[in-house]
Amino acid sequence: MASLQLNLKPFKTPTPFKHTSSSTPKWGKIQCSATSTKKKSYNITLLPGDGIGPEVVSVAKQVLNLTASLEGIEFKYQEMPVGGAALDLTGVPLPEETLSVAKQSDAILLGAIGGYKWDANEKHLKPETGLLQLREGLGVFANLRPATVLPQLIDSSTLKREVAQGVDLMVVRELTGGIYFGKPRGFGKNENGDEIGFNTEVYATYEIDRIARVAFETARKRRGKLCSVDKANVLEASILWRKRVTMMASEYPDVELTHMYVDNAAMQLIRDPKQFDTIVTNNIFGDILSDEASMLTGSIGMLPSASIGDSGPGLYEPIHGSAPDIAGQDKANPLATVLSVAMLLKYGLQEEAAAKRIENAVLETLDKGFRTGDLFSTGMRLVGCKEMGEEVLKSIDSQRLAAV
Ligand SMILES: NC(=O)C1=CN([C@@H]2O[C@H](COP(=O)(O)OP(=O)(O)OC[C@H]3O[C@@H](n4cnc5c(N)ncnc54)[C@H](O)[C@@H]3O)[C@@H](O)[C@H]2O)C=CC1
Ligand SMILES: CC(C)CC(=O)C(=O)O
Ligand SMILES: [Mg+2]
Repeated sequence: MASLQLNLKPFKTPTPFKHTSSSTPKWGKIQCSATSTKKKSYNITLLPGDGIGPEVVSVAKQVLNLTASLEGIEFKYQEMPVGGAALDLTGVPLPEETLSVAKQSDAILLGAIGGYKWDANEKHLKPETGLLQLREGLGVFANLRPATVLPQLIDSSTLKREVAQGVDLMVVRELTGGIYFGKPRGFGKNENGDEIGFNTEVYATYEIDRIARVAFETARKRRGKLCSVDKANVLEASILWRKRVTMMASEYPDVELTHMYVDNAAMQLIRDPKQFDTIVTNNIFGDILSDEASMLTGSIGMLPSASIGDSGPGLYEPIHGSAPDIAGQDKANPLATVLSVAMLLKYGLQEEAAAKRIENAVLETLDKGFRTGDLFSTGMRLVGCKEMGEEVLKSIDSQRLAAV
């Protein structure tokens, strides 16, 4: 069986990080060896959200439970409303209690947010605002989005086999700054009385430095290549971005740093994606480029992500949205969320063996030919979201039997 080349090694504490809280930084957490017989227990906040969110999170929870029973660990869950579900229930997309429970947990798993129902009123609170508030509230400024073309799915890639083969890249997206958060923002009128909508792309040096640090550390643990993507030919925020990333390069002589404009990067991802190892970029470019990168792998339903800060729990979520066009139809691919659980275990809880079990089970399920509609091709076995989940569970179970 081919191995899943995610290269998701947990971070070690990079010394220059500023720790703003007394809690242990995620990448500095040292797992005690199991000298006591007491079961390790973790509090997980589940935020299913909207659309296909509850469907994929339900599968992921079953995967967590079975993995826990095999690894001798325990998960305690608290399920909280967020997004449209929270808007309907409480009038706000991120209730205070949801954020407070999330902050106190060991890790957070999010499904997806948003949907047609809440799109109508352009000036009203949106479910997506809740997601931005959640990321900001948790301080998770670094969003890691690995895109790996699995041999099992090579023919599902949008690319020709020879271009897709061996693609294994990591997008390090800045997550709590830039145009999604910049002020001023809003609606108004211009001098001619025309209605305007406006947003601001703004980055401070500390925001660039901390994401650049994560990116250099990530690249160092991978193949040692970092491409910083910006639009420094027209945007001041990008000029500062490029300057600060370049300054940091002297601390990482083992990492080869290059720069690329985002329009070219979008094109190069399709032309020759194997040139990329680690990509670091701002919030909006990372959002867009990672959706593009997902199609190299076959489907957006395959891409997990980890959002981490310098303290507190991480937020783990598939990169896709709530997919209202297929919600409630048992058609969603749950594997991006299942692989997000693997990232949660590996990055958030340092439970490497548990994460490996899940990654192996995903590969085995694909090896057996099971495909949700987004990945289906002739000769494969078409399954829905629930059945895909059941097959992953069977594969996790069969690993146990093989080990006995
Ligand atoms: N992290 C989040 O919660 C995100 C939320 N959104 C929100 O989601 C809603 C829908 O946005 P879209 O632009 O349509 O993006 P989307 O990612 O929800 O869907 C885009 C396309 O991909 C398909 N797709 C997505 N995930 C899939 C999966 N797991 N399995 C199979 N097919 C899948 C959908 O059916 C759709 O055709 C919007 O309200 C948007 O704001 C969008 C992106 C991320
Ligand atoms: C609300 C959006 C910023 C969500 C999104 O598209 C993403 O994070 O990928
Ligand atoms: Mg997106």
